[in-house]
Amino acid sequence: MKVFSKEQIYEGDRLTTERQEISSTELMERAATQIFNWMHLRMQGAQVPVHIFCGIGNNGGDGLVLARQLVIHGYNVKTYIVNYSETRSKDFLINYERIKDTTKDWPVVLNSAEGFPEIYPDDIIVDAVFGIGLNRPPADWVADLFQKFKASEAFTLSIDIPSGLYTDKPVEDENAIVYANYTLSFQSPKLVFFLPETAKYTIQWEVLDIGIDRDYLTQTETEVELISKFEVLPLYKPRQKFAHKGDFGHVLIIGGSFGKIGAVQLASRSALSSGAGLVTSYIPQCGYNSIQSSFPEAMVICDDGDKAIKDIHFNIEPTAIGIGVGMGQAADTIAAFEAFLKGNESPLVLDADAINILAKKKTLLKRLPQQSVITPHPKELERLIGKWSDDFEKLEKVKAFSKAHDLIVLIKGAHSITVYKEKQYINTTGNPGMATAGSGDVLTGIITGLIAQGYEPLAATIFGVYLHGKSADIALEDYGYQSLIASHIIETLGDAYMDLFKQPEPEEKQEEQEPEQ
Ligand SMILES: NC(=O)C1=CN([C@@H]2O[C@H](COP(=O)(O)OP(=O)(O)OC[C@H]3O[C@@H](n4cnc5c(N)ncnc54)[C@H](O)[C@@H]3O)[C@@H](O)[C@H]2O)[C@@H](O)CC1
Ligand SMILES: Nc1ncnc2c1ncn2[C@@H]1O[C@H](COP(=O)(O)OP(=O)(O)O)[C@@H](O)[C@H]1O
Ligand SMILES: [K+]
Repeated sequence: MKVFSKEQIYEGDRLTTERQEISSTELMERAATQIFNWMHLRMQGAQVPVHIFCGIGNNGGDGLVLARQLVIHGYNVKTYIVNYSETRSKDFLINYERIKDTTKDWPVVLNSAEGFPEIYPDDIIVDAVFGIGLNRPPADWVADLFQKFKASEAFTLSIDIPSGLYTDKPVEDENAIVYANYTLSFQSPKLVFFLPETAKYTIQWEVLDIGIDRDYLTQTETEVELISKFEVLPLYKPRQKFAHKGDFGHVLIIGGSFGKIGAVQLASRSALSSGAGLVTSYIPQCGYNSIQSSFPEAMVICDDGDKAIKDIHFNIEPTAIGIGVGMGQAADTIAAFEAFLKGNESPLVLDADAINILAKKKTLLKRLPQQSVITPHPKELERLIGKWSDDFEKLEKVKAFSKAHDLIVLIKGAHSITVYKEKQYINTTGNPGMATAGSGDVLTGIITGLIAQGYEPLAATIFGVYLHGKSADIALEDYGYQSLIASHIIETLGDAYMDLFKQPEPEEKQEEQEPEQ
């Protein structure tokens, strides 16, 4: 799914009104009616008090349309105007008049947090104060109002975006943002729903289709894409009947040191389980027995070093190499890594200590093959590109780094983001059970395994991250967050593949019904 920027959303709005020959007021009516339908379907006329807080721009206009429709349908609605500016939008004003014509219970105008009404935990708050038009911090009294929303513990539904969040800038004041239980976002999710510093402001979100011009939506390129099953299915390479193991490449996993041989075992097993034809583990001698006995499918090559790698040499021709897991940073290992890069021509996936060594010796970056994949967690990324002040700066720095070195950079985390030059691909699978030792090693193996099977490095990264998260989501059903361990993610990889071709469960009957008018 494309994630449109604020400018692209405004442009889509404008083009839609032009091409469909409708007014912006009609588009607002259409958009807010979708919100009304969503609520009506779930509330079925329930008389829960609904408090709708409207700003004075178009987000507020949406709130007023919603309020009018709820009033017409007999809901228990209280409407407030958060009067933060004199500059009211045209469609706000039109809908302000319309609601006055609909009910005698006119909106209460709030000019300070003083007039804040009593709201109980079982009530509902609709937040239509600011939308994507926020361009400076809200006034203090508006921030106070947002704090009162939170303190009320009422279910809070934000329209388009939690008020106080910018679409393209970091948070300035944590207290000046609405905490939404749910956000109904028009046409496109907003990037900030997925970034570590801002994802917390909406627990759940959903996109509502408001009929923006189809050609515009399909033809407009976005910098950011959300990756779910729909996006990875076209990447999948089916197997031919007469295929043999030579068709699926030979993975070499290089890493391990005394006490950290398991990392290589995990990466090697996951490479094979992802579909690679052959896997060789390259380790220091101390790991030979353990890896041979715990993972008989692997071939093993031992380094001359006993407890750490000191001279990487092998007489096989790997299709793809994953390097760095559990490798350590002993002086000999660093020298061996450097010498290896000089002679290497195979596609590379670099993780863990390979990244740490690159961070220490940046001149080695130029020795990486084009479109090598690096998979840092936040600390490793910081060592590589330096500190960032916020999520937006982090993305900018990673884009510049990817461009400068022609690398695919995976920013690991709750929503891992694959960055290649300007483009960013946000993953939607995975869960907090993955915050466990070795889960990153499994990912290194999966991506390397996919490259070995002929996937382009970028496709392998996007698909690999998706499969890794999906596999953990499936394993979660048996183990729960606490007991999920990295090996489980390998065991369910097959289910993650098969899930690609599962038909979605039919929606519940109630969901299919049109709302009663
Ligand atoms: N994207 C779409 O397709 C549609 C969007 N609509 C709504 O329109 C919204 C955007 O509306 P607007 O552009 O009017 O913007 P907002 O309603 O988000 O903000 C209102 C105005 O307040 C001013 N402002 C910004 N920050 C302020 C601050 N801190 N203190 C005081 N004033 C401030 C700005 O001039 C801004 O235009 C969307 O979020 C969405 O809810 C819908 O009405 C119709 C369709
Ligand atoms: N809260 C979370 N939600 C989803 N995925 C997560 C979460 N925490 C960690 N992960 C994923 O788990 C993996 C952890 O990798 P890493 O930190 O390198 O672990 P290790 O070094 O132990 O192997 C990454 O793919 C990351 O995206
Ligand atoms: K809002």
